[in-house]
Amino acid sequence: MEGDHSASSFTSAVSLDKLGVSSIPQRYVLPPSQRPSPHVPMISTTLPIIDLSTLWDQSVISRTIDEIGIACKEIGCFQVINHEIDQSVMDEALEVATEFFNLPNDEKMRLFSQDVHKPVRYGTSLNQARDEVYCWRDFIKHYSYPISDWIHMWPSNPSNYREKMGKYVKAVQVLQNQLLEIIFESLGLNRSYLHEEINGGSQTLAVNCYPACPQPGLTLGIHPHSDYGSITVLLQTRSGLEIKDKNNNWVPVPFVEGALVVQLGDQMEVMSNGQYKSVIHRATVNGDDKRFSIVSLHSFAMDRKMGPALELVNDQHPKSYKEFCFREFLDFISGNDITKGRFLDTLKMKKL
Ligand SMILES: O=C(O)CCC(=O)C(=O)O
Ligand SMILES: [Fe+2]
Repeated sequence: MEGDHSASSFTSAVSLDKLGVSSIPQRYVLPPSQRPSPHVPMISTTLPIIDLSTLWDQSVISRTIDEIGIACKEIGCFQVINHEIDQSVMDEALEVATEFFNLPNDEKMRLFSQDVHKPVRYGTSLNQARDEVYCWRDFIKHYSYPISDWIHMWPSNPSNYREKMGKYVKAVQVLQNQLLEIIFESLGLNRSYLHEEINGGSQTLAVNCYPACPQPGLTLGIHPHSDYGSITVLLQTRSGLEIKDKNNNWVPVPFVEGALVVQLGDQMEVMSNGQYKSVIHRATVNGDDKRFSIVSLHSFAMDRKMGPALELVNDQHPKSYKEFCFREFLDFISGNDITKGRFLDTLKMKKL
């Protein structure tokens, strides 16, 4: 049944790809206005590639921090290279991700859930507006920090999933701390700003598999959204990610071997009192091969209310967002009310 999302009737995008369907089921077909652009868009925005090894060189460090600040202000997204996560750690995480999605359906379905509060869940996704349009994507999502609290719940098949994915998760945790320090510094805040909220924060890993799609022009792998947290670190195997720039154009994020994509989330926009923007993004799919992404979503403490940094609120920059905590976000997205729009929009304070 088309609109039935119960486990027994669930057909994942990966299963449809394995079946070799030549057209996609109606529930994946988007209205024309929401489909990906049929032609390569004019690139009006260039996404910076930041070499993090420059942070060790005192003579260039301030230039790098400025570059990151500009990217956060203008786009809310940049790529990083020389980030000190070994290529082998990234490759092995992608290998176990691939093996997981290759498992028989029944095996994966043991982790199936549509409950966003579940710490580990496998599934497909409906669009952000919670209507009946699916995305051409399968995913496994799991809480990942503190790792010792959650790792025993992660997939046990393939047998080295926990070990390999665990290595990546720990490495990306270190990188996220480093990136947050630089981002705070670029805002003129202390490097150790929000230290406690970061230590008491959360990390969720979304491991996404976008199978080859027979009609990539009609659907998307993930619908437009911004991430809710502080920052997101994304590892991809080929291009497909697109971000919305200031002029409302969709800009493809090029695949750069060894690079990681950093995206700002809603918590960062709120914390910076709107100086930095959370980036709206989506994933397109393609006709020739699978694409994987491993997306590490970081957020400040779950139950602590977060608002704009006092240091960034003044007469010229009045407070423009309400405080919120991560739990409110979860409640928001598990509700079905599509009239509320994006979570961040509900936090914006109207100018008097
Ligand atoms: O796979 C991608 O490129 C985007 C995934 C994403 O936005 C997410 O998981 O939040
Ligand atoms: Fe995202």
